[in-house]
Amino acid sequence: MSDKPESLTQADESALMQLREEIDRLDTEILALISKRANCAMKVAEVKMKASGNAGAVFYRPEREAQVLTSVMDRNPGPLGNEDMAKLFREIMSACLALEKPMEVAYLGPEGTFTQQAALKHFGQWVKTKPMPAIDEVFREVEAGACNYGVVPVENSSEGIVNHTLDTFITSNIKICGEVELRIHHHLLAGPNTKHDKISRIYSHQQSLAQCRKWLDAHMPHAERIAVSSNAEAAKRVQGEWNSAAIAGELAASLYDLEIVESKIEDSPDNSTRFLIIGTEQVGPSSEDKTSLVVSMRNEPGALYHLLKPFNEFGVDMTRLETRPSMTGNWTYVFFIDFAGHCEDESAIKVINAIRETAVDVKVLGSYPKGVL
Ligand SMILES: C=C(O[C@@H]1C=C(C(=O)O)C=C[C@H]1O)C(=O)O
Repeated sequence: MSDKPESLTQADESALMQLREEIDRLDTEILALISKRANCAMKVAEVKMKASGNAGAVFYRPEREAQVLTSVMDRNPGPLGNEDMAKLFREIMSACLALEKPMEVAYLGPEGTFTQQAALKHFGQWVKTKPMPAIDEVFREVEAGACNYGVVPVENSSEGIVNHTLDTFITSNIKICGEVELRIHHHLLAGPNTKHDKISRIYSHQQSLAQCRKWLDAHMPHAERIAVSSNAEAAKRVQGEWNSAAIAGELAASLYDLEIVESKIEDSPDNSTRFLIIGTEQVGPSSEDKTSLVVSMRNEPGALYHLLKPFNEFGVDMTRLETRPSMTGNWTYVFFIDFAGHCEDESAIKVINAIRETAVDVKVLGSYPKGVL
């Protein structure tokens, strides 16, 4: 059978050539427009530096980036899908921001974790990402100014809240300046020495083993399940081992050169994890925002009523309420609250002031754009 592409007629050849000439003309225009846009971004950086007296200018503006991406999706004429078009603009903005100031972003490592994937999804490929061994180390890296921003996991759709992240906010002054959600696909990965029918050990993070429990029970009931600190750690470990496999994501497979033996083995079809972007600056309003608070209340009758009443009274939509034991003493609790809107909104100010009247302490963790991508 000929391995040449099917031979085209003279007319087809001519049509193909004309279309490619049109694409070349369009690429020339796109090249010029992206370059003009990049020059514009550099002038924006000059304005930011002048406005801040050249010291501590804030170049990354999540509220503005959310507006750009939302506008792109609203105006997208097709045929590319809205999310695909937004991802293209995500990378253009990432390159423009890097011209203003190269960003370094800390994340829960090691390399290849879903948190790294989330960081690259949110900031684009132009940021430098730095793996940290633990969630509180990500906070410390940002507090110390060693990195501009951080990315930490906060909630998984099947496993619930990541308590370590919430607990770290209680004692930290770091702000939340964004959020990003990642569809979590777990794959069974193996190194070159592993015979797929001889796999006797499977490594992964405890949460990932739990999220694939039914698949493992059905397909590999006799393989030993070994929990390690992260999925990427699992992938790194099986590189050199034989007859073992890891459950991890696509990024880990490519980083550690592992074969995807079985893909998408998670039990829940819409398994996803929400990550928070942390930084030192409060974010301005974007018109599609949410605000996160941590409130400590006296352990007395009616405490929860006084906490919830202002939201109803001032018409603010509370979207999340989590309770955590406080670090200060037994049987006292703190409440993590998310609500729709920005903390500078008039109604939000009224709610926060009303809560302050009965709470022991109220800390605004941050207002930030709702995740767009
Ligand atoms: C250009 C700006 O700087 C950055 C780059 C942006 C972009 O490329 O559109 C948007 C927001 C900022 O993160 C700006 O603040 O407008």
